[in-house]
Amino acid sequence: MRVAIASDHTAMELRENVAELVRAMGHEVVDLGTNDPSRADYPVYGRAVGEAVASGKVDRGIAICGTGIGISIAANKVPGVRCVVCSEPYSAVLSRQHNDSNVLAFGARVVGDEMAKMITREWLVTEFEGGRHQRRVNQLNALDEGLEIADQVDPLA
Ligand SMILES: O=C(CO)[C@H](O)[C@H](O)[C@H](O)COP(=O)(O)O
Repeated sequence: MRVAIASDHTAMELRENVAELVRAMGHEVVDLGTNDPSRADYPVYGRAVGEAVASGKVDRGIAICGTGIGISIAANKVPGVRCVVCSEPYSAVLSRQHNDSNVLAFGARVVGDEMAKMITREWLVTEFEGGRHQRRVNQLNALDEGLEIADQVDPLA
């Protein structure tokens, strides 16, 4: 896969360590910065990762800021992006299986190097389960397009 990665100034070292892991797993990394250790604005980098994914230029994205929160909010403003902030691998795995998450975010001031790499590893190898989850992802996509969504729960599903 092609994986875009970006961070603000809080996460430059962690970003490189995560990028190294992603490469070691056999993926191509597209580094979108920042390369400036002075203050950077996370919305710029969250949007860059989101647009790279939504345009299809890359398959997945990883976005890191101090908490993971601001950069994930920015990424999620790009239609088609399903960005999740994870501080442990369980949520990362479920976000792939159930939500087909396409951007992973975490906080460099929240998780350590090894936890960040474990989260990333599990997120990259876990497949979307489809089935009933596809209907819900379709609803998320409809929300992106400003469409109405109704409760379509089938008790027999
Ligand atoms: O966590 C963040 C946004 O949710 C950012 O990465 C920053 O860490 C946070 O906004 C603090 O910024 P600062 O300029 O490093 O004080």
